[in-house]
Amino acid sequence: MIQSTQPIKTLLKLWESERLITPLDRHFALELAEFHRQQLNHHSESDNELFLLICALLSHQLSQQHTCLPVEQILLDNPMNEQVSQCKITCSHDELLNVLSQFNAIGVPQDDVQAVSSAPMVLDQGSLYLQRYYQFETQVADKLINLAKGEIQDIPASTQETLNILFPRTADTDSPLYDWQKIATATAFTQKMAVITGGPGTGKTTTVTKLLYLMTQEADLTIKLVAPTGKAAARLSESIKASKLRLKAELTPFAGTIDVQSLNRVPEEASTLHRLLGVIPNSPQFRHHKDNPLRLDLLVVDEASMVDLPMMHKLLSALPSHARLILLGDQDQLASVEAGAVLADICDGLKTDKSQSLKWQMRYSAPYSKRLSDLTENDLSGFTSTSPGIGDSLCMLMHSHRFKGDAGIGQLASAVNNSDKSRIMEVWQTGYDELFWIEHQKTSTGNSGLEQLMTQSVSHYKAYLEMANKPQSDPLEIIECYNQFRILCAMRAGEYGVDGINQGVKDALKQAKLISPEHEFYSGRPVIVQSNDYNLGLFNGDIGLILPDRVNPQASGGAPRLMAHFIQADGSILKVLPARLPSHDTCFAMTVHKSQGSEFSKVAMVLPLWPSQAQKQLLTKELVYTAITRAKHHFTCLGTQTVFEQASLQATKRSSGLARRLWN
Ligand SMILES: Nc1ncnc2c1ncn2[C@@H]1O[C@H](COP(=O)(O)OP(=O)(O)OP(=O)(O)O)[C@@H](O)[C@H]1O
Repeated sequence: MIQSTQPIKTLLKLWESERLITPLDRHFALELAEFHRQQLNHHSESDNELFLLICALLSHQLSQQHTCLPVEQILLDNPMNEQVSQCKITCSHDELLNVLSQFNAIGVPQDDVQAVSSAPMVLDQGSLYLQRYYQFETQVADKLINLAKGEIQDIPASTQETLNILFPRTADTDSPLYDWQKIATATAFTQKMAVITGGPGTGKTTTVTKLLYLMTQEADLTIKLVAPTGKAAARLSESIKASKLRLKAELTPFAGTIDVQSLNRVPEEASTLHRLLGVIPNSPQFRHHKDNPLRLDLLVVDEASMVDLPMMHKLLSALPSHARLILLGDQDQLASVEAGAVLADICDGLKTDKSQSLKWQMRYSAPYSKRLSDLTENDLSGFTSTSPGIGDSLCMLMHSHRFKGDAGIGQLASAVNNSDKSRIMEVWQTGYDELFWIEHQKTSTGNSGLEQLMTQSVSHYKAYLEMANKPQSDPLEIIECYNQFRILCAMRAGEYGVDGINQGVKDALKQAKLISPEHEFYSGRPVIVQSNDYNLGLFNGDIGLILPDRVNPQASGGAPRLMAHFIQADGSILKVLPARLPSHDTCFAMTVHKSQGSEFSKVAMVLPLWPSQAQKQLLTKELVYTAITRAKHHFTCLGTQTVFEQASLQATKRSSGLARRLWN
């Protein structure tokens, strides 16, 4: 069953030293194996060795943000993917599945419920789960499937007319044949759950604002708007406010026919998921859960691609049974930092095969497609499916109103998203004003590409630093000016990671006499918070600026008093003494991951020159796509053609059974 050069316990140490697994993986495996040994003393030594190896593989898989370990993906000849294999599983995948299902520490759903729920691991449909993740996945799937069954039949007779007013046919409508924003609104109005996805600027916020208007006309609902981070929540608030203003102007001519005033009831304030669920200090639990559900009728979650499986589980558990749910997000963006890829799994059933020109296609049940067609006056009969899964609750917006026509950023984002190598090259070679390429160029003194990026960064950051140095400047305006430009790195460590680039920019700005970084905190230093501090109201990913305090300009001793300034969700400034900041970093450059939910006028992305094997795994098309789509007007890339292409051709793969549970 298993052959190895040394006992697996010894190999685990070797693999840890070679960084093939983490210390946590090793300890986890040893602990579980111990449990297994105590439970079962009739297994052979070979079984024990196999069990230990499988536990280490599962833990390693979870630390790579997968939800489970598909057994057929285990490399039998070289399970740990070593340069020279030290161990081998000497049976077929089918035999291995059979052996694993016999272990008492691994429950199989065919067993009695008690046995499955008391086992530390579960083997389901060919994949091995840790009990906790199995529970998360199956419960999230059950909740979503139940919500998706909640079609709302009883709607006002005036809905069709109101939809026609909200979505008049214009030259700018999504496509000549279908108004997907109108269809998405009708979907969310007639379903208990709706998932509205689309790339940047496809009108998700515009659509949800119109939907909320439609809903608030009909009933007095408690509506909550949330996003995974403080920054994303602030942006959602801003977008809804702007969208309401646009809608008000559009609806005013119809004031005699519809109630424009009810637009005032559409909420604008958004909070973080954590705040909504109610954090309990020093506890992983929240105040709201299935036994103390949230008090709301409708929940809108923006940037849903950032919500990981455990968080989605907590959120759905706390949703009261009558409540409606709307998830908004971009299914093509980077998956959540923690385990799972919930939004991508929800959308998975809409994927078309590669031969079709569109990557996605709606999949409705025949009766619902008919209902939606009648309500929206769009013929959706071509999108019916005999196995619609949760398709009746989904809607994808495909036309970007931000990146119109042949704008370079939109073209590049779409070529990367489609992993279209020749199109990517074509877009770069077209010479769009909004796209700028800097090639890594090693010289005897350094890297001329990197130097060029530093020069560019100094010129972009100059404006906000000059404002920061003027006593009468408004902190809000300084922060907005700083937010015009951001450097995004693929990774944290190394010369081309956040650490190296931050240091480089700091040195360049010092040389240009724009900052005086003699002390840890200096005027103009941007900081990004790395952990949540609920007392201060600061959250992981919040970004602020160290600036002189305009209200109390002098500290004791006459030195200028510096404070960290953050823009809050309601647009006001939160001031915090630098010494009281939770763990934080400098933020001239940040990771692409942390930039999710934000956008900047100009973005410069840094790719490593010679990525290591481990770094190559992080360089995916989702990462590049996310970085490009953070830029509104200008995108620069420092990299090499090879690395850019390799990254754009590599899609993120997260093992999970959620898509199968939702769609089969
Ligand atoms: N149907 C439409 N016709 C014309 N312009 C539109 C339409 N829908 C949206 N827009 C415009 O496109 C821009 C982006 O819209 P919106 O903010 O709703 O998109 P989004 O998908 O929420 O974007 P993001 O991904 O950045 O959050 C806005 O300026 C909006 O006015």
